[in-house]
Amino acid sequence: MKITILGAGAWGTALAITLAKRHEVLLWGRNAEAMQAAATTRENTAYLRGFALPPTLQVSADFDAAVGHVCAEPEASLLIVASSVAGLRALSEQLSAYPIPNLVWLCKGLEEQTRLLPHQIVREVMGNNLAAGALSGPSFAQEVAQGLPCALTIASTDDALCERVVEAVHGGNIRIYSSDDLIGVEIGGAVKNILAIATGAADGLKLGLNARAALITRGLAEISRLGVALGGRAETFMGLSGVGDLILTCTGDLSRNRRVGLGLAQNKKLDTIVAELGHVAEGVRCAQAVRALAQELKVDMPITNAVAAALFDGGSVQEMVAQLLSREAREENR
Ligand SMILES: NC(=O)c1ccc[n+]([C@@H]2O[C@H](COP(=O)([O-])OP(=O)(O)OC[C@H]3O[C@@H](n4cnc5c(N)ncnc54)[C@H](O)[C@@H]3O)[C@@H](O)[C@H]2O)c1
Ligand SMILES: O=P(O)(O)OC[C@H](O)CO
Repeated sequence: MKITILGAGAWGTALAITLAKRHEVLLWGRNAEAMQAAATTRENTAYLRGFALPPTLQVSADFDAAVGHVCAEPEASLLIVASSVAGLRALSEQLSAYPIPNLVWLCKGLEEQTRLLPHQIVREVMGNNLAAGALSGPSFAQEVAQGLPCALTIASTDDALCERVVEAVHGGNIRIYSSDDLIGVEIGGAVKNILAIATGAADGLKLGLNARAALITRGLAEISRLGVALGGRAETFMGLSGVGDLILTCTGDLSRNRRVGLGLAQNKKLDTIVAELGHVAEGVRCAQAVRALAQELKVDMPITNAVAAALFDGGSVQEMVAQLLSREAREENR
């Protein structure tokens, strides 16, 4: 199969390395100099240092050639957008000029200004008729690039697209499950990043494993409440893109979002933490949007609110913890 991956960040590069073992893969990045260097040195030093790009993997900054790679054979190709959420709209607009046969995106979050989920951005720009979906689930780029086992969910209402993604990605050490609950899968992927910031902060403050388990569990309740209010299905939040990705991101030190929380607990400034990361932390980008959405829908999301306050309202993580602990007692399942 011919596969083009648009976006040569950590995750796009890791997936390209993996899929190039089985398919004709082209990795596109917008920085021509960096792509030229990666093509020559066979390493993406800016985003995934230490992992060799397979000799068969094509690397390019030529957008037309990258999209042409998949448009020529629509029945045997897959286009994957691996940018951050912030880049999805611009890339969708660029793609609108081409006869795209099918499209999958990997980003997890909400657009900051519009509060839209990735599938809503794609539909707004490219219309409803495109075969499209989100590939999500617990997946640290470095582990996938190493070839370690991983299970993901392809979410789309288009069965043929799900089959195409299974054909392309399932196999070796990667398992792909399908779901038609796009909202549920995308909400799980977006909100877990905010909860990983909270858990990182709690761990940084050395509040203990009991506190960590409580945050993850009550965080899952927040994800489920918001997701159901938006039309997602409760069972989705018990799956890979819900509790699975929540556990990974809250507990794994490879998580950039968790590292934001750890940095806040050291009283570092948010700008400094983000600059040191060198990668996107989607939880920072969408915390305000999720807080606003929850307020609008009257969904109770105290952990999200506390994280947004610590990030943007001048609060400290110590205040975040105090605020959460001082809440009144309540029934667990309401
Ligand atoms: N890194 C992971 O382990 C991982 C795993 C699963 C999902 N994700 C999600 O995938 C997305 C990308 O993550 P990442 O780790 O690759 O991030 P990264 O910070 O390593 O790279 C982001 C990439 O997006 C590109 N980009 C941003 N705006 C763009 C635009 N307007 N046009 C073109 N490209 C643009 C950047 O150039 C860069 O290549 C995020 O939403 C993240 O939550 C990441
Ligand atoms: O490093 P993070 O926090 O962006 O998380 C990466 C992936 O989303 C984990 O599944």
